[in-house]
Amino acid sequence: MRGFIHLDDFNEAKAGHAPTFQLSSKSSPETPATEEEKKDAPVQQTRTLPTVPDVDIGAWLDFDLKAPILDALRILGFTKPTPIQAKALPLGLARRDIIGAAATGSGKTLAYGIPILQHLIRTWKNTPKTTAGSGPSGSPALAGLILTPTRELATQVKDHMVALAQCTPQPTHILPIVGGMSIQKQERVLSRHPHIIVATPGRLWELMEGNDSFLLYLRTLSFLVIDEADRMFETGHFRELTSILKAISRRSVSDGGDFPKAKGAKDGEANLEVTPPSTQGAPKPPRRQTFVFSATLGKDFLSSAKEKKGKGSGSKVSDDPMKQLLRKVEFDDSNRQIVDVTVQGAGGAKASTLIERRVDCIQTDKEILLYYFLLRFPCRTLVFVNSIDAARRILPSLQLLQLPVFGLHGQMQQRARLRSLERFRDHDNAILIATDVAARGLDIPEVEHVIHYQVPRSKGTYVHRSGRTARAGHEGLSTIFCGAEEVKAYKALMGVLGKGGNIPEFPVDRGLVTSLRERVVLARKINAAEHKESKAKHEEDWMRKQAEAMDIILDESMIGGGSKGKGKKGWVEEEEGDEANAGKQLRKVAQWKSQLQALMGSSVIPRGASAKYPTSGHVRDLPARLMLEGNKSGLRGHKQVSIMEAVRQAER
Ligand SMILES: Nc1ncnc2c1ncn2[C@@H]1O[C@H](COP(=O)(O)OP(=O)(O)OP(=O)(O)O)[C@@H](O)[C@H]1O
Repeated sequence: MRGFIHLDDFNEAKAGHAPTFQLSSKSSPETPATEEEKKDAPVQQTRTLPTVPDVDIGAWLDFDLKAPILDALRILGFTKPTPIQAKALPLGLARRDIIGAAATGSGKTLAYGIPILQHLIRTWKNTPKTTAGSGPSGSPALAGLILTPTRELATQVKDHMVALAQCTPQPTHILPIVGGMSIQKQERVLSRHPHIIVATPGRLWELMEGNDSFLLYLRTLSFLVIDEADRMFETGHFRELTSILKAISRRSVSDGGDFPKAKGAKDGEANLEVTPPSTQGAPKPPRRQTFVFSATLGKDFLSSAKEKKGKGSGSKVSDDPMKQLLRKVEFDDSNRQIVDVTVQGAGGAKASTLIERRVDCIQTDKEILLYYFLLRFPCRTLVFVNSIDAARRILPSLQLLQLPVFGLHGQMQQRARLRSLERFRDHDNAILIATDVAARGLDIPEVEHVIHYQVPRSKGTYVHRSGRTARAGHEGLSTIFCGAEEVKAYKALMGVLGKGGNIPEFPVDRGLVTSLRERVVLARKINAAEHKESKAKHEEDWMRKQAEAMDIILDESMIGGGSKGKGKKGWVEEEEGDEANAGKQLRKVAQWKSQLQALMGSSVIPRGASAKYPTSGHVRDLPARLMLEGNKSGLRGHKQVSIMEAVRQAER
């Protein structure tokens, strides 16, 4: 038996109290049928509201926000709205459609999240039930659907919305729908109709296909948000996103057409799986508000969005993803609003607190340079690479160098991706080696340093990667490593960023970098040898499995190094030779490991200085740096200079 808290009860709650609401006997619309469903059902017997601190949030009062939202803002300590929030909220709350652009880390999530929650609270009591059944609180149609490009971002936006909704009198059910999680479980929870869904397009579309009741439910949607809109309309998400937009189109409710085809349906055939469900007798879908947000919507896009106000837009078909966006997103509001708080030109999509630096190097030295930064300036550092291969190569070397390093890329299992992110968040000086799957939207507190290990391929990528630091008014540094063969790409990037061709150089202590070379070279050698070994073993296992599956006997000469049986000598001798080689290799790796161990335990002496006469060196700051010992945290007994301080010192 489920019970629900009602607004009437809530109104008695006062800020500063921590009221516990008891079960109400008012509605119990759905009783979970099976044990499994009971487990998943978002039921709370009592709802204990958090204690609200006495924080002055006077600056929010003009928006006439509902008490639960104001309380959540107090708890979050958000004393005033950010500029994008200050500009977008009056419009969003007045039910306008918005195209919003603001720098990375400037609070766009709440700029669209607050109007959704305000609407939900306001309509909670009187929301008509959908024909498809009622939601978890016996009520509502779907208040909000938020679409994001990555699973991690969807999870984060969900958490952000949960924090905002922590004081609502009834539990607000916010469901992330992302790939890599059990689809059956998601289907089950969806059938209980959450209030807000935060989804990546791929998994959402998978769930929508052939599920009429879910489609009907989606069409009751009051707020549609497309976050990181420019990324969403790029290849990779485009197909699913377009299908979703068509399927939830309000126009197709009235004309019954323009529905995407079912998988395998031919032209002229009925769209069996995605035929619009009958809307006969269903209440007219609510007016829908649409929010399109990103840091990098671009000047051209924003001006064409301004010109072409109206439902949909322009009739000309264009390949430009952003123009497609304007055509495919239905704005109900004929007077949709453009809110642009970026300073256009001069890379205004970046936070004003972001400091940018560059380091020139030769390609083969990048790993040493990276080690130098991580050891010399331990802080939460996010290192972006251009490929999964690069992430896979660098990560084990840095682990061998005993740094607290984690990886994140698209070929990792979802659980491992989330675990990496968690550890990165939890550990003060953690390092995350990530592909651009982490470039958009991720809000990890206190990331001080973003390193572009390779020159990013586009302006958007540079801006969003850099935007993982310097968030919410904090300072942060973005350093781009520019290899000799990347100069052209770097210059092109500077051109589009409007930087007149340059970013200032970071003052690297080259002597120290040279002194770290030996460690890195050893780690790289160990890593390469171990990688080769595990690859060979993996291939061998794979061949054995295939042979087993096909019920054939494997010719052993085909595996285990491949050279067996091919030489002039007999196979026994060859096998012995292979074993001897393998043994030799193992001994070599063991030797490298103990060398590395010894190096890690000794001090690093900048090249050109003498350990015997520490003060005689011509390298400034030598005694301190002689204490730079290899250990887990990098610096021991060393008067540590933060990376931001190092930048400032260089400027003086
Ligand atoms: N009014 C506020 N006062 C203080 N901090 C805020 C406020 N609003 C949001 N924040 C915090 O600012 C950080 C950035 O917010 P958010 O993730 O919404 O930025 P964003 O503009 O969406 O960034 P990105 O473009 O990188 O996705 C978050 O940690 C959020 O909690």
